[in-house]
Amino acid sequence: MNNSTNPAAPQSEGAAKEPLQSVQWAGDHLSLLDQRLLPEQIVYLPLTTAEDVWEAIRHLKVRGAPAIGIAAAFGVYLGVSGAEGDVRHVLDEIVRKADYLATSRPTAVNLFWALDRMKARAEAVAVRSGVTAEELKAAMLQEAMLIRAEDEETCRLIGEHALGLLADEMGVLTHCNAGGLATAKYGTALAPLYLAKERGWNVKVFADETRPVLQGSRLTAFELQQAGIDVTLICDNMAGMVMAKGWVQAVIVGTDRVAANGDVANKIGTYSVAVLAKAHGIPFYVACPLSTIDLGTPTGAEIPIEERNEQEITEGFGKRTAPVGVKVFNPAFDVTPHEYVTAIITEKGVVTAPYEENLRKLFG
Ligand SMILES: CSC[C@H]1O[C@H](OP(=O)(O)O)[C@H](O)[C@@H]1O
Repeated sequence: MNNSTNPAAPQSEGAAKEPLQSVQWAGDHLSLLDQRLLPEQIVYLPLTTAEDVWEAIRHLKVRGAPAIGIAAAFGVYLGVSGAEGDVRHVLDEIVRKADYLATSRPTAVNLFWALDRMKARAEAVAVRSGVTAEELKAAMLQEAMLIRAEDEETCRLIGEHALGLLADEMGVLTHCNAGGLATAKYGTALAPLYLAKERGWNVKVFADETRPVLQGSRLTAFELQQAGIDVTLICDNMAGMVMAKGWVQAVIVGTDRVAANGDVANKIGTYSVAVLAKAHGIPFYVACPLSTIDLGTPTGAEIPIEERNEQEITEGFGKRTAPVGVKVFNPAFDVTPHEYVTAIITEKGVVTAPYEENLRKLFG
């Protein structure tokens, strides 16, 4: 096979560009990169209300568990920044807006983790003697900015721990997008790939396009190409072949929720990749912050799986791609049983089975 068709051959070096930021506070509004338009258009939307944020999360203008949590946190502040009344009224409004934002999508636990953290901070501030309504609002903005800043550092730490599992010249397959666009920066699954690039390693990435919303082709391939990282785009149904060819030595993906027993909810198609990896003796790694680990959910069976509208499947490429009226099943996520997970990589280190016991240790 000549190099022109062998993805394992080095890709021409591109000059790395500054990574795009998915969610940024812009002084008086939230500046949100509209990920639906990537890779063709880079458009930042100014969000000024909680309703703007709810709509952006629901329609995947912002997506990716940590990025959803960060956007929702700012959405709580936006929802009360103009509120009138005393501390009690503002506190009630904070709870109301957080509970409203919690209805935007059901699977990524970071959404609920971030909203619960905002409510807890609000309650802690509200009981301070003499605190004013404006000080309570200011505390909300401060907490949202803290959540964002912490996520950036968390992702970098995940990258450091994950790098220990990879090696120069390794082939790595990933599914969906768990990169900088899904977080404050760096990403979770893609974080070690950025650090590997900084170290001068040549890790060859195979990115599943990830139907039906194509986060892999539109976002992961875009992000990695912008960073000058060797990436080959494949259709989801090609993952088995590239593994059989020996081009993949590790799989690394993100996640939207890890249950207490280590079962992992992630983008639809992840379970299939995990089964293929096991069949080929390839390690299957899941990268996530502690905020994605949900000890309150015992197993993957209890994780709510979002089902999205049929148009994501029946329409695409600018035309209808299925007969009118055909039945459609469009789950946005699936659950990979913990038996298929080689390790879960967090900011506190790499966790292996028995997950029930070892995940709890992360939380002290
Ligand atoms: C770092 S979390 C990324 C995670 O979120 C994605 O789902 P969606 O694009 O629908 O928000 C996908 O499951 C990724 O693995």
